[in-house]
Amino acid sequence: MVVASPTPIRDEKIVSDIDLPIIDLSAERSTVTKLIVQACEDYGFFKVINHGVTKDTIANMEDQSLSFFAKPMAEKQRAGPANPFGYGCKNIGFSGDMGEVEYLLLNTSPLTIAQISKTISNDSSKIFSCAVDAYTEAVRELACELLELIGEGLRVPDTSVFSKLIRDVDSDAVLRLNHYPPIMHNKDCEGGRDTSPSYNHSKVGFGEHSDPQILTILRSNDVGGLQISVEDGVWIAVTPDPTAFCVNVGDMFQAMTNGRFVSVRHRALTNSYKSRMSMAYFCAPPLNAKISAVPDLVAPQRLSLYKPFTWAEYKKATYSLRLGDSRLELFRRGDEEIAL
Ligand SMILES: C=C1C[C@]23C[C@@]1(O)CC[C@H]2[C@@]12CC[C@H](O)[C@@](C)(C(=O)O1)[C@H]2[C@@H]3C(=O)O
Ligand SMILES: O=C(O)CCC(=O)C(=O)O
Ligand SMILES: [Fe+2]
Repeated sequence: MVVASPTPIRDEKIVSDIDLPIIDLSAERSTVTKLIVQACEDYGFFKVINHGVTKDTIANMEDQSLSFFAKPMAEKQRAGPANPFGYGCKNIGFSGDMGEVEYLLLNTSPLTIAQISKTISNDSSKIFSCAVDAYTEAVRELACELLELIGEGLRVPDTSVFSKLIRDVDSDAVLRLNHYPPIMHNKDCEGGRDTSPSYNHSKVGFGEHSDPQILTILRSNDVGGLQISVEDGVWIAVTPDPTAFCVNVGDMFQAMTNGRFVSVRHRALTNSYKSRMSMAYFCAPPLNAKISAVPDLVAPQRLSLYKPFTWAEYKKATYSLRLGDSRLELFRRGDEEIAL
């Protein structure tokens, strides 16, 4: 196994706060469709308010997540190791990536949830599985709504071309619960002993990456840490808002929109004093789904930017690479190939 060599990141360019586009789903539909498409093109990230996921559904999921991470390590490890599903602490994926994070990665089929819930809690496994089922169902509905709005905004003939992939019973959606414990950056360690990745008073919880799936629906508590990369070496902090969902374009969406939408690289840093908790729902197609650009988004006399592939092929490539590697590049066509 390759072990990640921690790179100090103290010399990066300014990190400032950004107000991501805020999409109000209660606004007039044609306005919403335009604003979402614009946000996916300009930032690859946006926030959603008036999203229809009830406070109770979110609070129940968050309570269950909090109680799980508050358990003694030996109990949490009963749900591990993450292979890729299950409980993981500091190790991310199979290629030696590390971060100051503990997490629970869940395949969202109710049967799998029921099974893993038993390893999470003997006495209240049903409460845990009900909270996860209710949350994933509500967030999937929100994702479908967003994907349909995007289909309309892009004016593609079949506006359900994206949403039908995640409505499919065999959709490969994943739920990730992340907990970043508070970590004080110890100045005394600057002589070289403390080599773990850090930025000012923070450490890297979840290193730089793009999300492989179609769309990610992320919700966090009120502790910041999420940063997005607008250009190489420039990071912008996203202000946390527990009442909103932060949505981002994944690699699949970049491929299906022929590069019109961007799957932006992002990372999460720890806070020195407070725990960050985030819950990410990754909307993915079924394993055998063929991913290719929607024909209307490819210019006449050109081939699509990426070669067609199945989600299973892409996932396999993802797991064979490091967290920060650019996976979509493996499927990119050469410039000479694109012009017919
Ligand atoms: C190092 C890795 C962890 C990851 C799979 C990978 O090989 C590269 C992508 C990583 C990522 C990032 C977004 C999601 O959190 C995730 C579940 C995913 O689908 O791709 C993780 C993977 C993981 O933690 O298993
Ligand atoms: O915790 C966060 O805010 C980001 C997590 C993330 O990017 C991921 O789980 O893929
Ligand atoms: Fe991510």
